[in-house]
Amino acid sequence: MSRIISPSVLSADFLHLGRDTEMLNRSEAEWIHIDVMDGVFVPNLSFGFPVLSAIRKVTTKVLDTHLMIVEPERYIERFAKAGADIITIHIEATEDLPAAIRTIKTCGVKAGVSIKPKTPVSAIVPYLDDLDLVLIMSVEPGFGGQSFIEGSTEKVAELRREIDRCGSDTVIEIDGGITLGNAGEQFTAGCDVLVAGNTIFGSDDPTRTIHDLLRA
Ligand SMILES: O=C(CO)[C@@H](O)[C@H](O)COP(=O)(O)O
Ligand SMILES: [Fe+2]
Repeated sequence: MSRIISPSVLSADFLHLGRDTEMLNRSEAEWIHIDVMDGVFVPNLSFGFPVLSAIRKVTTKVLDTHLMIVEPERYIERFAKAGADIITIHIEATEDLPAAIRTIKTCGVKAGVSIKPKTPVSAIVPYLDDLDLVLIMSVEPGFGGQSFIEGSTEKVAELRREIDRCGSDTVIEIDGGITLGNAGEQFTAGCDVLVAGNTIFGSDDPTRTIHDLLRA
């Protein structure tokens, strides 16, 4: 198990994205979380390939790309070409999950699958052997700055037990409403990667907040 922080640039200052990325480059964050929304899978729009490739040009951090879009298989290759290191799609957004996972891997990118708060951990278990990462959503996807949904930590613990039982090295990531107050219990439950947007970019000292989240 590892401890990684993946700051979500959805909460960054888009007018100063270069400055915010430089701050992340100097921080202890190993990953950068890129939230892509299509206005169909979620009731919001964010950004796509141009923003991802612009960030790629100025960072060597792992670009952790979270696709909240329907029919993600249509765009996987373009996100890989734009510089994603990990592509995570939603189990609820595709009709052929095994084919989508194969497409991600064929592009030479690590494959992740996310489950929404109401989707049980059992839905993802049959695919664990093929997955580099499972992302547990701890808010309804679509917006930053929401409150953590109680019960999400138990989903992390359940997934940790399943991963240990089948001996896979799939990484567990949690996303949504992560604060300095609940970060520690995610690591204790077996989570490897914490996504945080508002907690980092809304703080007076984002670099310090990343440091503190890692040690929560
Ligand atoms: O995927 C999403 C939202 O759909 C997240 O990645 C958010 O961007 C996390 O933001 P905070 O809840 O940490 O502010
Ligand atoms: Fe996300």
